[in-house]
Amino acid sequence: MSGTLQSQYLEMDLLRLTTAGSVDDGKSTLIGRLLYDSKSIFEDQLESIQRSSQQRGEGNINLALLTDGLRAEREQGITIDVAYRYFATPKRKFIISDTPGHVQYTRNMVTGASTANLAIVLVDARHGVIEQTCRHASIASLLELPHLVLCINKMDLVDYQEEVFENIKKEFENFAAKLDIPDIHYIPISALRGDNVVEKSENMPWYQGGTLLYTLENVHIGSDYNHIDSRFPVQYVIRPQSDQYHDYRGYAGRVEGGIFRPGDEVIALPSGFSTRIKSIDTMDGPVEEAFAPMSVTFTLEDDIDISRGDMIVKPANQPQVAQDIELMVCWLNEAPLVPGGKYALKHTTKEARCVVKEVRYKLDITSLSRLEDGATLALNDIGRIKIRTTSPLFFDSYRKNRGTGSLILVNEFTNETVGAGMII
Ligand SMILES: Nc1nc2c(ncn2[C@@H]2O[C@H](COP(=O)(O)OP(=O)(O)OP(=O)(O)O)[C@@H](O)[C@H]2O)c(=O)[nH]1
Repeated sequence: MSGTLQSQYLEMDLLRLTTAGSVDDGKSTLIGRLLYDSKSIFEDQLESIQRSSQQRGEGNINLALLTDGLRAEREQGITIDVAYRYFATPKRKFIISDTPGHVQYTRNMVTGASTANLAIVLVDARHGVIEQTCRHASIASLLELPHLVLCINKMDLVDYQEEVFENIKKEFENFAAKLDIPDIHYIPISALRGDNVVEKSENMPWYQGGTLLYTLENVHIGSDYNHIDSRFPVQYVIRPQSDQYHDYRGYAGRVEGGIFRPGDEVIALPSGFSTRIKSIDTMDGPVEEAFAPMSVTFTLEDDIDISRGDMIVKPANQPQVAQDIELMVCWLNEAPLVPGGKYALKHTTKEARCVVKEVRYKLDITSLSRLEDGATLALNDIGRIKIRTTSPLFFDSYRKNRGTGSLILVNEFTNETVGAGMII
């Protein structure tokens, strides 16, 4: 395998995960434990945690300090409260998005989960499934996260009893039957003591499943991407100024679905002109195929007019094209969404403007049932709306493709992201 292909395959084996739980369920401790036991903490961080734990007179090192320290760093100047942490084991790379429990509104969870493959939802073994658990699972389902791991934490506080675990598992299974999450795992853990996080617990011999790290390393993510519907939103047109490359014209972007190969017949939207792919280039040289989520540059046989925001697709499999669009939107702003409201819109690499024609209904996020009082959407509300855009979008349903099926609404004056939408 060439160096490039190898690095792209590695790129695919990247698991993006998000953590959710209510205050004090132990998220920070769990992430700290995961990093510590999998030896993903850097020496200098470890020393500084040891020092502060000693200063606080704590016998063990306090793993929550690791996450909390990193949180404090990023709390300067970032409006949406989500931190991204990176770690790797020999098997896989991971990016964790983490949001603090006390301010864990839907907004944060949606932001953290929108690009994730997997959600870890934590419950406290003493409290079992609570409303927050249902809320988090519903959001994971709505965002079509393919994998969910329910970690039943603080098992040490319930004497590691199998019965406690089984009851919580059953309760969650009953609730999750209404949701749309294809792959759910249940793991009894103690984040504080390290049971079943990285090391298998000796305190729970009755549990035959994998540890959390084992599960994260082994969930099958290859089919989380759409490999059927070929979509390539153009991000940049590359035309080098130097004489050596004066003929070169490339279209750079990220593959959002399907597979492209040199020689493939393609058409450019919105123009509809067709041509063939001449080459697929990367930083490390040309490749023989490109699939989601690779970032590549296409060169084409013919010189057709393509600019940023256009989309390269296959003639036999085209996205929908429309200006009237229905979506589920999670509202992220203090100022409510109202019918008639005008917003800027970002969809793949395309920018447009839109007006909200109608708020059809609001969702009860705990049960995903419809609420009728849906004239406006307030901060953290999720509802179904209709918009009309100033120019046509090329899109798929979110269900089919999380990349070409999602968009964000932006306040044109403040540039704040005010809504995250999933096209129906
Ligand atoms: N006994 C026991 N205590 C735990 C366990 N996991 C976490 N704790 C304790 O629970 C408390 C809350 O843990 P945190 O990790 O700070 O909780 P959190 O969910 O991250 O809270 P936020 O940081 O506010 O989001 C701390 O006192 C932890 O030591 C566990 O497995 N067993």
